[in-house]
Amino acid sequence: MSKADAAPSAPPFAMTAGRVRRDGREVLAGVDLRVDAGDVVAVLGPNGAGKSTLVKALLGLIPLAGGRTEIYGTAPARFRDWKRIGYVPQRLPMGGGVPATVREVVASGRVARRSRWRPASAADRAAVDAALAAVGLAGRARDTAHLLSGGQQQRVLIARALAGEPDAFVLDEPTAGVDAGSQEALAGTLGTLAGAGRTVVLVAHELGPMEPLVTRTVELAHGRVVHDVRHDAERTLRRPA
Ligand SMILES: Nc1ncnc2c1ncn2[C@@H]1O[C@H](COP(=O)(O)OP(=O)(O)OP(=O)(O)O)[C@@H](O)[C@H]1O
Repeated sequence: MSKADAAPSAPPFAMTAGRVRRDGREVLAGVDLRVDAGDVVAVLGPNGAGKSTLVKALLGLIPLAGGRTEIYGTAPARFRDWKRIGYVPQRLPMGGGVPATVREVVASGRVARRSRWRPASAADRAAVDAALAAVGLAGRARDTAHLLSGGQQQRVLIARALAGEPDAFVLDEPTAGVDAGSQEALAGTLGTLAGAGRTVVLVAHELGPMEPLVTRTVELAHGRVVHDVRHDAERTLRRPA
């Protein structure tokens, strides 16, 4: 058991009456959402429902106009333990600048764990190797990341989050426009994480092969939670949250 596990257990994410405004419009209109350790939550809903806004607000990447949100019991602005969080954004923000290799991008996921003055340790290298293998990209480590297909770039981003060995993963539409092979690879990776008791928050339009792994679905419409349903392990029983 890690030191973090032994600490009084604040949930990974807890938002109370969260509101976000964009261009004068309320795109999150009072969301209450508590994500418990070990939850595998799918955030569903139509285009523009506020799914990406919700996960960015949970991470403190977008400020709240009202309400509050906490990461492991701490407001995002004061939260320091970022190594506990792995975030997989919708797209790889690359293009300009010096082209990075797949390995370099994945290794960047170790930064929050690295001692500032030390070069990469054997543990860092092993974590990067394991993350590359988990997403099936061990053979592409030296390739230029931004020249890969969309699905493979998505795998690079997932490997970057895995390399940091976080407790909680937040993935924003990891399957959008991704080939079937990469979707299966992602489902396999999520299955391993869920089996290890990690927390996963996943924005999706369609769950596809990830469906059996999801323990809870939260559906948004017009910036509000309209359904919040927990599923048991065998998915034979459904009950309102
Ligand atoms: N940077 C921004 N500036 C202004 N409005 C924005 C911005 N980003 C999102 N919005 C608006 O906020 C609303 C919610 O967007 P959000 O991206 O959270 O929805 P979503 O459910 O993730 O949609 P999608 O499934 O299309 O990704 C939309 O109406 C969108 O137009």
